Amino acid sequence: MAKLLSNPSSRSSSTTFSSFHNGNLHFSRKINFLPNKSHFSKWDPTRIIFRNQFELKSSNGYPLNAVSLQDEGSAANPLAEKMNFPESGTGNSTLSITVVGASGDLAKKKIFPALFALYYEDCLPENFVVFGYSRTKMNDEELRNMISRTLTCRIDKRENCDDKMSQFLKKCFYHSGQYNSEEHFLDLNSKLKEKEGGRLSNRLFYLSIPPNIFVDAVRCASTKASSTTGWTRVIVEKPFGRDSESSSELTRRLKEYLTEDQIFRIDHYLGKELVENLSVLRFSNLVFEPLWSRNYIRNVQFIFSEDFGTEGRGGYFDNYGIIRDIMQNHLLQILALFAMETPVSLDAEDIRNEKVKVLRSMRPLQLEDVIVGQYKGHSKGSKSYPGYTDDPTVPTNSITPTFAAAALFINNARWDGVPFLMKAGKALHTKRAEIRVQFRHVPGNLYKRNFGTDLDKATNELVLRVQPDEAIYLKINNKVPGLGMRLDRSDLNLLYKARYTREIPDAYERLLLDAVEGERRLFIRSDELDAAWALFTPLLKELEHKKIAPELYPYGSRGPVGAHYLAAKHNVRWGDLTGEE
Ligand SMILES: NC(=O)C1=CN([C@@H]2O[C@H](COP(=O)(O)OP(=O)(O)OC[C@H]3O[C@@H](n4cnc5c(N)ncnc54)[C@H](OP(=O)(O)O)[C@@H]3O)[C@@H](O)[C@H]2O)C=CC1
Ligand SMILES: O=C1O[C@H](COP(=O)(O)O)[C@@H](O)[C@H](O)[C@H]1O
Repeated sequence: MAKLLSNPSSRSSSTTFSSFHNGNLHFSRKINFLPNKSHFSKWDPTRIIFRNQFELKSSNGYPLNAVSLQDEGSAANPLAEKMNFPESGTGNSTLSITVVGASGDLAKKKIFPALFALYYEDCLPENFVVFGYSRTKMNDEELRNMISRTLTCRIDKRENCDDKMSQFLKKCFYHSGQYNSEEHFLDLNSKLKEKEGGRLSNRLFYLSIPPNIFVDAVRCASTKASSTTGWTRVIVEKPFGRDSESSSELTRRLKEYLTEDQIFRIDHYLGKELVENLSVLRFSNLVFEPLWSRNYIRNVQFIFSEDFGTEGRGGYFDNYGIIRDIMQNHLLQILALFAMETPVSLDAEDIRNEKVKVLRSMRPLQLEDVIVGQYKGHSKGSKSYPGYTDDPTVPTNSITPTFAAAALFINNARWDGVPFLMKAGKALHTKRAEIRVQFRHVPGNLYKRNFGTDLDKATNELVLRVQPDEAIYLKINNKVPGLGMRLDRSDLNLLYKARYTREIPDAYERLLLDAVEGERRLFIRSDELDAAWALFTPLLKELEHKKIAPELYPYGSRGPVGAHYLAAKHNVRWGDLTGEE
């Protein structure tokens, strides 16, 4: 019987957060076993699948297994406890992953490639099947053709790439059906059973469909296609509602069919490498942790920009806008991780408890602390770029923001008075996501006169560049070499591509693997979601009620000037616009 596990012997040498995270998982050796190098994945030794030796247990000591959709949860599942089901593995168990909405953009772009990457890295168990489910009529071969167009092998490996792809594709199957048809899910169930070949089955459903059909799909999957022998989990994509009320309603409806433990609300920004590294940086470096408060930090900035518009997704976007699309989830999640108190441990519940405390300590956003913008058409040379409302799926009079900047505050002892600024926009001059921490001035700075009048420019700034070109750099002041005393600004720079040759896994890989392992740390708990909506709902309602017109900015520009005024009001200068980013 094969089980999932970490490599205990490698844990101490790894400095990644995932090593801590896996370090919290308890392992029970089934037999006396001396790890043999050939069992180790080359990708990440902390996330290896050892066959036949170990049983993975969750960080609270319970086996990560055995929740049927009809059951109350693993602890309440007598069958599960009696049988001591293995984690999805080899031997007598099978992992079945069904991508619901398989014909869609996200499935093609992210989910199937991530599943292949996990397979390529030996992170999936020996017995697994992938099913695509959607209304589009396709057969298995057509699905495989569709998937194969987006598969790539890691550029740092490429060993047996073609073989690996064809082996993976052989494990992929398709079933066409309606999302609200119990009968069609029953047919899926029969196909799943056939592929599972009588082995114990663990089933993961990934809902990659528009939110208005989430509940129908969950109802049908739960009543007709959940595992009767192993666990069943459901990954739910955002958006989780449009406001507090619709989000609570969605949670309530999902919980008619699923327990909270079975729901994996995904926020793919939590799976990004640099976001994972945030906690490592802070909690494992003495030079940072003591500085992490209002005593030393002047402001914190969370910046997201894309250099393309809503092309192709205008229909979805117009109903949500940038605040719901990026701020209320991705940026707020990073903020919560950044600002939380030290968790008791790295267990999912300990971390999520701390995150929710931060969210509850924040004051709901006020209209005067927010500015909104929308991109307009723009011509550059012979090239012209469309405005947001030029998109045929967007109403011509839409006032949906494609840009927003906001100042948020955390009313607790650590962060009292520190502005947390967020800025997110589409169709801007660059694509990037970063966290900027601007430190206070050095009191009684001996070198004050060497800095000129702009003292802000002389303060330290720590930047975590989430993408592109992942990096962590710290701006410091140093002396220019020579006989004089001229000061300079330099970067202590950890540029990932210079430091590591290994390709950085996509966020969806990490999150899919976590869902398979039953690790919930990077997924959103329902109380976190409630707290996040409570912060944004009053503002969103006011914007809509007062029909606040967005400030127009040209496609490809740096966004509305209002963002500068907002920052200036809080004595902040955006770190990405100083000319020395
Ligand atoms: N695309 C992205 O980059 C991101 C997407 N998401 C979220 O992931 C989910 C999937 O996104 P994405 O793949 O872009 O979505 P799509 O619009 O591509 O929809 C996925 C599939 O759902 C089916 N579908 C679409 N509209 C309807 C409808 N009105 N009624 C019934 N079925 C429909 C279609 O399959 P068929 O017709 O074959 O049944 C489609 O292929 C959404 O919740 C989205 O918000 C989140 C982050 C990023
Ligand atoms: O969730 C979303 O994220 C993407 C950006 O994700 P990234 O990983 O490419 O940075 C964004 O384009 C989309 O609008 C939003 O729904």
